[in-house]
Amino acid sequence: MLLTRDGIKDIDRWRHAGIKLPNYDVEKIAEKTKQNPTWLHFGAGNIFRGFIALLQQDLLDKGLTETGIIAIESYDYEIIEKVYIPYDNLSLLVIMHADGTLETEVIGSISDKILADPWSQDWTKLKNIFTNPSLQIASFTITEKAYNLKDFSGEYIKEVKEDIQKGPEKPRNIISKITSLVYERYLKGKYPIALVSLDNFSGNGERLFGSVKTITEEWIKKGMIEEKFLDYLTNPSKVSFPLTMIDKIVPRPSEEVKKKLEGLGLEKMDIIKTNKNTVIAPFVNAEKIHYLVIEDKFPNGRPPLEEAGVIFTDKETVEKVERMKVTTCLNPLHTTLAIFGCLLNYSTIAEEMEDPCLKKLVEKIGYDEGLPVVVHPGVLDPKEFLREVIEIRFPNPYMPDTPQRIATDTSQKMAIRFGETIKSYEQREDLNVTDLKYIPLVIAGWCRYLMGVDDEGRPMTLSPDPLLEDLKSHVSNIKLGDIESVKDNLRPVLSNKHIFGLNLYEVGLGEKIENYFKELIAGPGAVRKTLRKYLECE
Ligand SMILES: NC(=O)c1ccc[n+]([C@@H]2O[C@H](COP(=O)([O-])OP(=O)(O)OC[C@H]3O[C@@H](n4cnc5c(N)ncnc54)[C@H](O)[C@@H]3O)[C@@H](O)[C@H]2O)c1
Ligand SMILES: O=P(O)(O)OC[C@@H](O)[C@@H](O)[C@H](O)[C@H](O)CO
Repeated sequence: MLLTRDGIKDIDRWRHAGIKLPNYDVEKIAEKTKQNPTWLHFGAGNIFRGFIALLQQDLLDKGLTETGIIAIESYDYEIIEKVYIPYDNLSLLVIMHADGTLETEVIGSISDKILADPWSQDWTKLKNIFTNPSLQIASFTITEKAYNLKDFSGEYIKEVKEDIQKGPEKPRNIISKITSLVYERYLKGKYPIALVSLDNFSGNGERLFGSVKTITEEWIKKGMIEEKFLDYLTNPSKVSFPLTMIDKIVPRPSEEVKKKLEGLGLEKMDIIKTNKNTVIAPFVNAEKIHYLVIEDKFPNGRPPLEEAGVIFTDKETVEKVERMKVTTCLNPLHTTLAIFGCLLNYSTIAEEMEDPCLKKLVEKIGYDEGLPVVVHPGVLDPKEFLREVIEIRFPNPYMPDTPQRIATDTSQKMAIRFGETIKSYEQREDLNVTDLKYIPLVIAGWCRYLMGVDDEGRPMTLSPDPLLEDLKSHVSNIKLGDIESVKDNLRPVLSNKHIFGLNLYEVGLGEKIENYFKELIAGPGAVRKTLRKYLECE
């Protein structure tokens, strides 16, 4: 069986293999989308295919909408070449249940794909869609680092600097591209639109707004665009930047799942790793459980996504629910498992949850240190959410999620995943920041991870991170088994406000982290020994 528009016409074969097909005519929907585009999504990666496209598929299946989503790739063009074009934009969603059963479904709601590349013919096509009054949403899953315009020294990064100099015609950076496209929409008719960040960090919509506004102001200063564009951009009835909380664990595609699909008779299910490190396949493996909470600010309307389970609410509620998930009840635990999983040579998150020390560590971080500073968001219960994460979602033995995936870009996540809780302890009069034990242990674990040597003293490959080389340089003089070599080497890292959102020495945690670190580097096996000591586990 081939995953193509022609291939899925052989309905009986797909049904016989137990694979659900779209309940609508994929080609007709693609045609209607061309006539009347409503939704563009930037970042054509795994979460988009495994979650966002599924929501629109649900509406299409129920006859509640008439158009699909157009996938836009602005960074890793190989994704389009290798997993969109050969499969006519179809993807195969594989839901991994905890009892080992797979639920498979062909996703047909991605109606087209476009490269956001000013040097390709697609750019004109993209501009035409962006200036179409029917367009309601441009959404984004482009990873957290894509929103950064400046480096840690406060300087614009090279490509942004060049975009600022050259103006909106041929931008290279994603934020300059978005700004340029929104400017085209303004010029064409000041039509309204919602720009929806679905990336995983606090205040995502506000950060997107801030970055687009910065590029706008720079171009206005240089007289490259009309000043009045700023009025349009900052008028929420014209351009909105809703806050969102997105939650579904979508691991990288796994070889085991690929084999199972081949066993069902599917052909050409190869997994690829692009030159830009995206690991992607014609299929997406994911968990069943998911949550999406969005601030209901859509000036040009939106599909009835509440019918697909999306919770629409006010800004304050999204802020609370997002803080609950990203700063306390899920992502900090994920990063904890990522760091110690790499050090202890685990290959899946589920296996780690069977390790009594690691399970206890995430319970301590979640229930004991995180929950006390969580504000109940109303729409979801934090304690129940945390229980579901620790007892059901992470231990699912069929989820092929790896510590290495989650360890990617950790430097970009520390401030949100741990810094926010530390700040809350600082601000609360009834809590003492120096009482924190386990969050500092994880930060020390991250420094130990950066040494690139596992707990047995063997070299280990570190996951990509934009600050990796700089971070490694700080620990390069530290030797496993030589506590004296620690000296002041960690100070530039632990005092870096850009990494943690605060200077860890100023809040009284720097020395504690250094002391944990010394225990973690005492020699081979010291990571395990330290966990046993502080968690009283076997
Ligand atoms: N996978 C998950 O479990 C999950 C869950 C919730 C939210 N998210 C959010 O979605 C993001 C993407 O996750 P994914 O699973 O799709 O990852 P992925 O590796 O499959 O895809 C990443 C996408 O981001 C794009 N990208 C990366 N760097 C970019 C840059 N500098 N400029 C523009 N685009 C860039 C890539 O081209 C690709 O389209 C995450 O970083 C997170 O914020 C992921
Ligand atoms: O996607 P990232 O790189 O921001 O973080 C890795 C994981 O923690 C994350 O993808 C989770 O799987 C997700 O946040 C679950 O909703």
